[in-house]
Amino acid sequence: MAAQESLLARCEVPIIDLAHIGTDVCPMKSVVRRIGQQLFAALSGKGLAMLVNHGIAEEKLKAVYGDLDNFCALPEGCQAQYLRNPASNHGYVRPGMEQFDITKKELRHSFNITSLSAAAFPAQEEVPEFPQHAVPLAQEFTNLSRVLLQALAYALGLPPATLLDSHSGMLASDGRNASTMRLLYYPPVPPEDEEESHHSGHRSYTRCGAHADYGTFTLLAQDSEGGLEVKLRGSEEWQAVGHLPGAIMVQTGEMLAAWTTNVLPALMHRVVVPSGTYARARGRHCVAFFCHPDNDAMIPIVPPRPAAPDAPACVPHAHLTLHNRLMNAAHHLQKRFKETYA
Ligand SMILES: O=C(O)CCC(=O)C(=O)O
Ligand SMILES: [Fe+2]
Repeated sequence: MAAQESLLARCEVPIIDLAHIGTDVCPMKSVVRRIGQQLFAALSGKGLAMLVNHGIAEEKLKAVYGDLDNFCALPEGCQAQYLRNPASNHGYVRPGMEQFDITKKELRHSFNITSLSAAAFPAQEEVPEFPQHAVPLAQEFTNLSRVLLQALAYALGLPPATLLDSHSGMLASDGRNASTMRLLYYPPVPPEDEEESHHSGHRSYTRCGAHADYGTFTLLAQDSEGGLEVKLRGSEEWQAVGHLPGAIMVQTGEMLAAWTTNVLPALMHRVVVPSGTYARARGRHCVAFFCHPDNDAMIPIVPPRPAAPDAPACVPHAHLTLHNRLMNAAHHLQKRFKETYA
């Protein structure tokens, strides 16, 4: 792929600088406001942004990429002890266990982390230091999400703590919030796929089929291998995102789209196998942090258009879990899991 073929190369991805904010739980108000405005503009216009100076060190990502490699190298019988538990969504997802595109084989290993208790991780002798690397990283992603939730609340005209309060259980390991840190490894693509595509024009493998994420937003840290494509708002065209070293991407999820009546639409995305024999022979790693509301959250629905100057910024809290199946966070998620997990 020529460099100018990606959205980043064409300067079409908003870049938001989080310097001066770190991942503090109580960041500076003026910085939060500025970030809120930038985030709103990016997510309403494109559905994504790149966060830079976010404070999450590259070495910490590399450490968990290595842990997942070590896990994937374990014998199948050993991996089987840690398979995903459908009730908690925690655990290892083998290639083929979760499919977004049923017409292709999705070559993807995931390790979903929804509990930070040491017992939820592979034993020390199987993958040394897995929880020592993953737990602090998950806490950093949680803190970064909290900053963004405060910024978004500001941009949506909600009282500052509204979204923080409705996401209070992120990775609290008590089952009341579905937020998940997912480690992903896409192995090299078998050479026969290339041959098949020469003969029939059809590829039987992909890395991740098209979908939008289910929660509030997703934070995505990727290595430099590429392959992530998105459909920008109002366009049916798949476009490569490209790579910005060190940046973490933020993208809108379906819950946020529902609460904002699509003012912040969910971003459709997929991961394709790269063209070129060398690129296809390499694996790809990334970490996705899915920020979800608490299962029993009361989320205000933000109206589609800016309200009149004297009108309240949002309608009063709606109790989504009891009265609105469409926007019930827990039901919505279970429905999606049923559609994608074998
Ligand atoms: O690997 C990626 O870049 C995206 C993964 C993804 O979209 C997902 O797991 O929901
Ligand atoms: Fe996704």
